[in-house]
Amino acid sequence: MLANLIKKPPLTLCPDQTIGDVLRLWQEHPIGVVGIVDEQGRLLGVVGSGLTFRDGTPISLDTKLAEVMDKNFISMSPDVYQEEAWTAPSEVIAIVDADGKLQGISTKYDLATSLYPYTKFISRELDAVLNAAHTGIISINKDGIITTFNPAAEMITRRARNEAIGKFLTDVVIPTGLLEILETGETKFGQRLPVKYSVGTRIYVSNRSPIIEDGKVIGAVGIFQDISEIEFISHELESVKELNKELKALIESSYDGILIARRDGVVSQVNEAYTRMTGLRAKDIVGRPFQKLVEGGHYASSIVDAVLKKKKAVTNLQTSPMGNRLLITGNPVANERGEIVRVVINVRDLTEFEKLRQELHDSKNLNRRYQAELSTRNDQRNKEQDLTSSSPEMQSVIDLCTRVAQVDSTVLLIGDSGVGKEVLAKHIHSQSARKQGPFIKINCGAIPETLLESELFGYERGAFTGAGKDGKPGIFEMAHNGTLLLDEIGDLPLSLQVKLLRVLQDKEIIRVGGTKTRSVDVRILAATNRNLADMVQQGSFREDLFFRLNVVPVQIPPLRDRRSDIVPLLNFFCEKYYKKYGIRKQFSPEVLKIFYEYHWPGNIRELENIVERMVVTEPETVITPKHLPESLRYVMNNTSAKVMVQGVLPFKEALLEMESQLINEALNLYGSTYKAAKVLGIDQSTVIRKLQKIKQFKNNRQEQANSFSVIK
Ligand SMILES: Nc1ncnc2c1ncn2[C@@H]1O[C@H](COP(=O)(O)OP(=O)(O)OP(=O)(O)O)[C@@H](O)[C@H]1O
Repeated sequence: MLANLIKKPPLTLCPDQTIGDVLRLWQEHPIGVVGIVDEQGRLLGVVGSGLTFRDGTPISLDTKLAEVMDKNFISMSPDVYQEEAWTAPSEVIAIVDADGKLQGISTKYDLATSLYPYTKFISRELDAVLNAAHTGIISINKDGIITTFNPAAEMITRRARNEAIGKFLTDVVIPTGLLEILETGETKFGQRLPVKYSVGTRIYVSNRSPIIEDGKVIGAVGIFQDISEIEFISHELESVKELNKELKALIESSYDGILIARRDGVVSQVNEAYTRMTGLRAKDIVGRPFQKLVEGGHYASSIVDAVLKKKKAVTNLQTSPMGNRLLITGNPVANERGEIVRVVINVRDLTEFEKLRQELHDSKNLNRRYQAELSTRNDQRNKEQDLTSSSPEMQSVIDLCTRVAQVDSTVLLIGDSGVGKEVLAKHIHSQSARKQGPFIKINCGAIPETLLESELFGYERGAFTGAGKDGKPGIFEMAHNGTLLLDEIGDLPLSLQVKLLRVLQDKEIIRVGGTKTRSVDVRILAATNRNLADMVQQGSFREDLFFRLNVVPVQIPPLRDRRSDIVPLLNFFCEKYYKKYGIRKQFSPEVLKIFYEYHWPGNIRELENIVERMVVTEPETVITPKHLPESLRYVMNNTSAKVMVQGVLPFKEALLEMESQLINEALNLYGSTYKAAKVLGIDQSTVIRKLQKIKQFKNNRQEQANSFSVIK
C-alpha cells in the first residue's frame, strides 16, 4: 500500500516561497519532490529537479514557487495498493489523508523501486508453479511465438523447452487451436485431444485463453491436462457399476433364496426369493448380525459362524417358519490373500422342489396320456378317413399291415382291382417311422415304357432329346426317406425289372444318361392284381424280382368274399359324401339286400362310386332299388325270384306271403302298381285287390297277436 512508502513527513513550502528556498531546503535534505501546500496543508502543486531552468534558460532564484510548480499530480489515499498506483497516468502521486492533508509524495520511480522485489518474487513463484505443474502450459505472444513452455509441456510434446521458446507455435507442436484464440479472443474450455505416441494414445483435455492488455489480445495461453488415467478409471468405474448391476439382477432373479453376510457376520444383502421362503424381509435383517436370526429362533444354529470357522462350504436342512423344508448351503468367499470376506448362503425350498417334481411328473403323465389319446384319435381318424372294415378277413389283413409297417420289409399287396391295395399301402406308410416322409405312387402300367425309366430313375441334363437342361430327379429320389408304391408291378417291362432289382439290392440309382450313383433310402411297396407266380412261370416276370418283392405278401380278399364289410362300407361312404356334399341319403332294406347279394366285380371302388352317384344324382332321400343302376337291378331280379316262406304254415297263408313278397318287390323295383302288374303278368286291379287282401290278412294277424298277449 502507498502508506508503506511514507517514511518521513514530505518536504513542503508555500506558493509565495522562491526557487532559492527550494535549493536551501535541498541542502539540508536529499533532493526530492517538494510539495507546495496552502495554509491548511493541502497540496497545490509539486516542484522537482530541473526547476532552475525554463526552456533551457536559467530562471531567477527569486521566482515564486506558485509560478513554477507542476499541478499535474494525482492524489491517492494511503491504503491504495502500489500496483494500482503504478497504473495511474501521472509521474507524481500525492498521498493524502481523508481530510486532504498531504502525508507524503511518491514518484513512479519510488513505486518501481518498491514493486521490483515483489514482481521478482512473483516471477520466481510463477516459474516454480510452471515447473511443478503436471499440466502442460504453453503460451504464445500475439505473433504466435512461444513464450512459455513448461516441463509438462515438454513431456507431452516430446520437445525440449529451449527448442520451443522463440519458435512459431506450429513449428513445434501440432495445431491445437491456440492460434485461433489470438484471432477470436475467446476462451475455450474442455477440448478433448487424443495424441498418438509410439506406445499408445493418451487423452488430453485442453483449455485455451487469450492474454489481454488494454482490451487487446497480446497472446494466448493453453493448458493441457492428461486425463488418460482418469478416463481409464472412469471406464473401470463404469464397468464395475455395470457388473454390480448385473450381479444384483442375478441375485434377484435367482429362484433360490440368497443371503450374503460380511466376515463380521452382518447381513449385507438378501434377495426376494429369500424373503419368500423364510418370511424374513430385507429391511428387518440387512445391517444386522446373522446371529440375531438365530437368537430370534429363525435358525437352529448360525451357518455363517460355521462357514467362518470351517473355512469351507457347510450344508444343513432346516424347517422354515412357514413349515417348508429348506436346504441351506453356506459358501465362503475369499479375497486374494485367502481371507474369508463374505459368506453366501443359498436357500433351496425342497417342499417347492418336491411339489414341482410331482407336478412335472403329473404333467409328464398327462402329456403321455394326451399323446396316446391323440395318436389313438389320429389312428381312428385315419381309419375313419381312409379305411374301414369289420369283416374278420379284412381285419386280419389290416392287422398284418399295421405290424409290417413297423419294419422296412418290402410288401407285395395282391388283390383284384378296387379292393383297397393303395389304401392299405397308405396305411402301412402312415403307421411306419417314415410317416413324416413322402408317400409316392407310380402306376407302372399307365406310363409308356419309353418314359417309365426316366420317371423311375430321373435323368441327367442332355440325357436325350427334350430332356430338361438341369436334368430331373426320378420318383426314387423324390421318395427318399419315404415310401414308394409300385402299382400294377406286373405291368413293369422286363427291361426295367432288372434295373428295379438292382435298386432294391443296392439302394442306389443312376439317372438316365448319368454315371453318378445316388443313394436312396426308400421303402418299397408293390401292388398287383395279376398272378405274378404264373407270370414267372410264363417268363414275363423275373423270378429274382418276384422273390425280392414277395418278402411279405398280403392277399386282399375281394368284396364278395367278405360281405360283412358291405354295410359298414356303405355307411362309411354315405358319411364321406355327406361331409363332401352336405347331402344325406338312406338306403332301403331292399337296396341293402341287393348290395349284399351283388358280386361286386369292381370291389370297393364300385361300391363307393354307386354311393357317390346316388348321393349326387338322386333327389329322393331314401334310395330304393328303382334308383339303382341296371347291373344291380339284374341281381335284384335274380335274387327277388327267391321268394321264401319260413317254417311250415297253412298253405293259404304261405301263398299269401309269397304273393305279398312278389308284389312288394315288383313295386319297389318299378315304383307303380301298373308297372308291377305288367312285370307280374296280371292286371293292375288284381295287384290292388291282392294288396288289400294281404293288408287285411296282416291286420287280422296283428289283432290276434295282441289279444293273445292280453289273455296271457
Ligand atoms: N377298407 C376300405 N375302407 C374305405 N375305403 C376303401 C377301403 N378299401 C378301398 N377303399 C376305397 O376304394 C377305392 C379303391 O381303393 P384302392 O385304390 O386302394 O384299390 P386298389 O386295390 O389299389 O385298386 P387298383 O388295383 O385298381 O389300383 C378307393 O377310393 C378307396 O378309398
